[in-house]
This record gives sequence, structure tokens and C-alpha cells, in this order.
Amino acid sequence: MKTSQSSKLRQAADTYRTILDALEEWVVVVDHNARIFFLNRPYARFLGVNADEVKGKKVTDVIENTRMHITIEKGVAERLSIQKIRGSNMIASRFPITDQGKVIGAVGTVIFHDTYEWKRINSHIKALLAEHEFRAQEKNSQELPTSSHYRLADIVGDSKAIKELNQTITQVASGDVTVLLRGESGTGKELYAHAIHQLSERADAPFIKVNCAAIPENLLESELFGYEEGAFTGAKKGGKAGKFQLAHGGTLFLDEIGDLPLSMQAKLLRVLQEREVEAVGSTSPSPVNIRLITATHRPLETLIKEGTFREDLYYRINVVNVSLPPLRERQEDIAKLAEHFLQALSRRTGRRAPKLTAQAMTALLEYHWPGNIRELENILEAAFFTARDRKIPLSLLPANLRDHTQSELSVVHNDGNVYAATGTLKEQMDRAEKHAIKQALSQSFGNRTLAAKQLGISKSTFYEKLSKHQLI
Ligand SMILES: Nc1ncnc2c1ncn2[C@@H]1O[C@H](COP(=O)(O)OP(=O)(O)OP(=O)(O)O)[C@@H](O)[C@H]1O
Repeated sequence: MKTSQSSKLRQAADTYRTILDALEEWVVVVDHNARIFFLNRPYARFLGVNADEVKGKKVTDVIENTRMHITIEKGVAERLSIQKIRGSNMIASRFPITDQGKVIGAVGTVIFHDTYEWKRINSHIKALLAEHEFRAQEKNSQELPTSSHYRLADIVGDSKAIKELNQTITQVASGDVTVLLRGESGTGKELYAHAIHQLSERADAPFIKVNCAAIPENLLESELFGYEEGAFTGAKKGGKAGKFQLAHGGTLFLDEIGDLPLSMQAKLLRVLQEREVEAVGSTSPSPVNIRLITATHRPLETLIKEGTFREDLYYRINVVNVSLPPLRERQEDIAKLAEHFLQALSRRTGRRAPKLTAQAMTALLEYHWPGNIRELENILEAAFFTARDRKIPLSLLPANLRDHTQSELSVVHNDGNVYAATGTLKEQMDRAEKHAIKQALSQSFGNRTLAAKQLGISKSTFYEKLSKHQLI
């Protein structure tokens, strides 16, 4: 009976050893005296010792820089700490083993055998997470638009810049010419891409948009060019068409082209030159007939100099270059755009549109709009829902916009309206001076030399005034 019990025990111990030896992780178990009770073979192999022979030896004599004895002493777990062994930085964890509250030993594991491996796995996990997030978003969003819903008539504005732009767009729309739309974020590049498609001979064919910055790098190729069944693990049955195939006969809009990784730039260039795409896992290319429109807010010429954007691709996509002016350069359009957005919100919600007070409108006109039309749209949406008595006073606009434009000549009352301030002539003149300096600074985007020049004063006087008004 005794013999059979001990043989069972040995069998069980052998089973556990076999399992622990099969792990990639390195495992060490010590007793309450910090003497090795168990060392798995992969760890022993790395340390250059015999797993059976080190049993009973002090862990500090066998493993360099170990802290297992400290885990025993303190009874506290240490997770994912760096431990240098034989010149490599390992990522190790240590846990006390307790029995009825007493520490009777400790178990230690080394999960990553050097920090390089850890970084590699870390970026692999990041890529997996990005892929997961992208797929979830794709699933949540309604069907991807395969047709364009804007027309030139939906573009609001009658500034000279917009009129010229609309004329250019009308001219280039037909004839399949490749267009590169440039402009700051929120200036309407996507809107214009839709309009070009709508005005082209391809208006009834699909309009497919791809945001090159939003797709994880490892998915870009299959998203753009599609894949065949069985091309990789997780590939859908029957394969999947890429954006190029979906846009066949229509327009492909590649937004944020400046963010396309170099490896994909080479592939895209090949497709544009050959006019055929090869799905991932396929051996035979298929012809594609698309009109290409691209957009970016990034300085492609600088990216070329820095080596992150291919010059040959730049020439391919930059056949006709259309620049969209920032909103601050077409202030004439602000009132019309504001009215347009408030009316659109009113139609959407069934609520009557509130009106901007004169002070609020002045603030909109004076602001420098770094986020352009999208920022205006967002600000008005927030104001629309908080407006009372069908009025949008200055106080309902965001603080950064108010601060930027808030005249030091005025005071905002609790009712949200602005009233002329009173005071001695000197006080009012000081406020006017401070206001002029702030205005000049914002118009020159913080460039003090330019601001001083604009005000017609020397740089040293400008600095004196900055310090007088506590603007530095
Ligand atoms: N002239 C315009 N008239 C009416 N709405 C406009 C106009 N220009 C832009 N918009 C609106 O402003 C928002 C931003 O425009 P859009 O997405 O086209 O900008 P974008 O330049 O492509 O921005 P990003 O570079 O950030 O992608 C959209 O809701 C769009 O409908």
C-alpha cells in the first residue's frame, strides 16, 4: 500500500515536471529557506546547470540577481520586474506560497527572456488590439458608404476663395484626372472629394473612401486589395474584396494619404502604374478601373525630404492639386456657415434654431479656427443644445474662443451679454492696448516679431508691453 502510494506520488510529480518543462516560461520554486525545490528544464538549460543537481542549493548561489529570498522574507509578490541574468534583461515575477498564513516557499517565473522579446510581444499585442478595435468599429458603423451624398450645391460659402475653388472643381471633375486635395484638418477636403465624384461621369458608380490613418498597418494591404480564401488565419470563407475592387468603375478616395506607411506606398504605386490589383493570397492580378482622389493635411514635400513619403508616388497622385483655404482666411463665409449648421440642427431635431447674438458672432469672426469648419460645426452644435430663449450669447461659446476674442474693452455680465466697460481714460486705454497686443499675437500665431511689426512698434517696446500686461 505504502509503495503504491509513493509510486502514485512520484507519478504525479513526474506529470507536473513534464508539464512545467514543456512551458516556454522559466519556473523556479524555493522552500522557506530559499533553497531550490524545483527548477524547470528550460530555465536550467539557460543557466547552464542540471535541474536535479541544483535541488536543495541556495537560490542566490544558482540564479544571478535573484530576489526569491526577499519574496520569502517579505511575503510580498513582485510582478513583471526586470532582472539581469547573464547579460540579458529578463522580465520576472515572484509570488510567495503560503499555508495558513505562513510563507512556506515561493514560485518565480521568467516570462520574457529579454526586453527585446518583451517589446516585440508588446507591439504584437498593440497591433492585435488595434485590429480588434478596427474590426469592432467597422462592425458598429453602418454599411460603408458606396455612394457619395454631397454635391457642389451643399458647399456653403460665397467668399472669393470658395467661388474660385468651386470653379476649379467643376473644371477638373470630368475626365478622370487624379486630384490631390490639400488643406488643414476640417477645411472640407472630404466634402470636395464627394463633390468631384458627383460632378464626374462616374457619379452613378461607387464612391469608396479609405482613411489611410485609421487602418492598422498590418490590415492595410488586405483592406485595400482584398484577400483570397485561406490567405491567412482568420481569413473569411470566400475571401474579401478590397476597396480597390469595390471602387471598380467609380472613385476611390484615399484620405490622409500622407499617413500611408512606406511599404504600402510601394504597393499602391504599383497598382496605380499597372492598373491591376492582386488580392493577398492570389496569384493572378485583376484589372481595376478607378478614378483616384487623395487628400492630406500633411506637408508631403517635407515628408519626401524626411524620407517618409515616396517622391514617385507624390508625382502620381499630384496631377491636379487643389488647396482648400483655412476658415480664418475666409471670414466672409462664417456667418453663412453658422446659419447653415444651425438650420441643419433644427431640421434634425425639430427644434427652432437659436440666433447668435452680435457679440457671439463677433467672437466667431475674430477667432483663428485651428480646427476650421469642423470646429465651427462642433461649437455650434454644443451651443444649439444649451441655448435658452432661442439665443446663443457669447457665454455659451467655449472659453478658449471667448478668451481669444474677448475684448479687454468689455465686460461679460451674468446674462451672457457683453457691455462696454467703464473706468478712467488711462484704464480704458490700457485695456485697449492689451487687447491690441493679444489680437496681433493671435493673428501672427504667436510670432512676436511679426506681431510687433504689425503693430508698428519695435521688438523691445513689444516685449516691454508684454511684460506690463503680464502676457509672458
Ligand atoms: N463649405 C462647406 N460647407 C458646408 N459644410 C462644410 C464645408 N466645408 C466643410 N464642411 C463640413 O465640415 C466638416 C469637416 O469637413 P471634412 O470632413 O470634409 O474636412 P476634411 O478637410 O476632410 O477634414 P480632415 O482632414 O480632418 O479629414 C464636415 O462635417 C463637412 O460637412
